[in-house]
Amino acid sequence: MQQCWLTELKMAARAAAPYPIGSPFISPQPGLSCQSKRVALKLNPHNPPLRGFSALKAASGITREPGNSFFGKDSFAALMGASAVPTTRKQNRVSQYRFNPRASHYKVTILGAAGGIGEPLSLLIKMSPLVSEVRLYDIANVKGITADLSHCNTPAQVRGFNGTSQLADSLRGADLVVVPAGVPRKPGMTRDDLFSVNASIVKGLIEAVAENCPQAFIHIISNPLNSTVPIAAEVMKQKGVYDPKKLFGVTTLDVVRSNTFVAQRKNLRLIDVDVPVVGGHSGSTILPLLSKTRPLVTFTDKEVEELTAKIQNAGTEVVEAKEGEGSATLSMAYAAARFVESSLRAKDGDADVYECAYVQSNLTELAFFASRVKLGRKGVEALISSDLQGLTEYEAEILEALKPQLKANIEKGIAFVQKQPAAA
Ligand SMILES: NC(=O)C1=CN([C@@H]2O[C@H](COP(=O)(O)OP(=O)(O)OC[C@H]3O[C@@H](n4cnc5c(N)ncnc54)[C@H](O)[C@@H]3O)[C@@H](O)[C@H]2O)C=CC1
Ligand SMILES: O=C([O-])CC(=O)C(=O)O
Repeated sequence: MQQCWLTELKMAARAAAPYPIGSPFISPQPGLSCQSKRVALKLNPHNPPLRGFSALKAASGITREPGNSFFGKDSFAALMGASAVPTTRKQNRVSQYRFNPRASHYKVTILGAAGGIGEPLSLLIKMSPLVSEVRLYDIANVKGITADLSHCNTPAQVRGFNGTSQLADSLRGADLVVVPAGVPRKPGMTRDDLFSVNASIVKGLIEAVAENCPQAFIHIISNPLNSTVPIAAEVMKQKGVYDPKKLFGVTTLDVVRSNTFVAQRKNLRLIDVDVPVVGGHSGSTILPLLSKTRPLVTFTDKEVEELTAKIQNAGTEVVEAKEGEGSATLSMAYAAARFVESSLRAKDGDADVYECAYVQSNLTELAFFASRVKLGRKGVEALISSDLQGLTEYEAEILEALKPQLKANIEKGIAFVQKQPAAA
């Protein structure tokens, strides 16, 4: 079975709960940032046998036990992206992947770490046993967040980097860079309205990525995503280091929302629901393929229209509810953490990782398109084309209708970079 850090966290919570940290039963050993939980476990007959817990103690051979997940079985599977695999295959499949905590050495840099998304995302990434170092970069002060986060006794080291003079240091040697830097929407704005500010921010940051860690996976969150990903691609091309397999626009939140809304509407278990979402990431360019929902569910035409509109407008719903205080942050951090975890698992050798993402694509005539992708050690291994076959009339119509807007968004991003001289 696959492994999951959430399981270990739940186990840690259970194991540590009866005894305060630092009690004689779980006193730290020199050189370990954690405690011997075997002792605590022996004292608690309700705990399952633990072969290791990476968040408290480096160990090997952890077995994933979804039922014991920190967040509960369903949340655990959702965060793992387990539902991204068709249910029939999933049920019959035993993954060969064995997570080895001793081999967890990935360095993850978050650009925009002090923001509404960056801060909770930093916490979630700090919780991953696949991560050895989480680097927090922002132009705003990150010292406090760095100190705060560094007190969590999970293995990843925390390092803070402030201001442009420290940007290169935050990136050197990074395996994965997440970019949630930039301004969020206020009520009445479209995502495209953010272009004037965020295009330059993303361009500048990706120039630094190209110079310091061109081999890293890049996860762009900053809006307007339809344009910021082409911007990033163009910058990498100008620098001669573009690898389309490693550049991702994070659309996981669209999948997370679709799964949640469909499960609620059809009274299904969240763990079972997987809705591929294709297209782009703004209003009508977001196309949830409800006909491809797993497990097989039948929707009335009215349900399809209502659910599609709800998914397309979910970001705006949050923006309006926050009344000028920004856009989705917690659900976005959750979704981004899932995508980071999936990417690192794929990097680590799990050969069975699928996620939706906005990537360079040849599935349609558009240069960038969100679809399900198979992730591997080197990034995108395959684009899953089957989701686009056998669409309903309604989905096919939306797909055709979204193309001109998405094309314009892509071209706007490319033109933005091309019209400016390449940075030295
Ligand atoms: N892809 C998606 O599904 C979603 C994307 N977003 C987008 O994510 C972005 C960030 O949203 P929030 O975290 O809520 O905004 P925020 O304003 O709370 O945080 C943004 C952070 O970026 C930092 N920043 C600005 N310029 C920077 C630079 N040049 N280098 C480093 N850091 C810089 C700011 O100091 C701030 O800490 C927005 O563009 C938003 O639209 C938000 C939700 C979902
Ligand atoms: O709506 C926004 O501005 C933020 C976003 O992309 C989302 O929540 O999907």
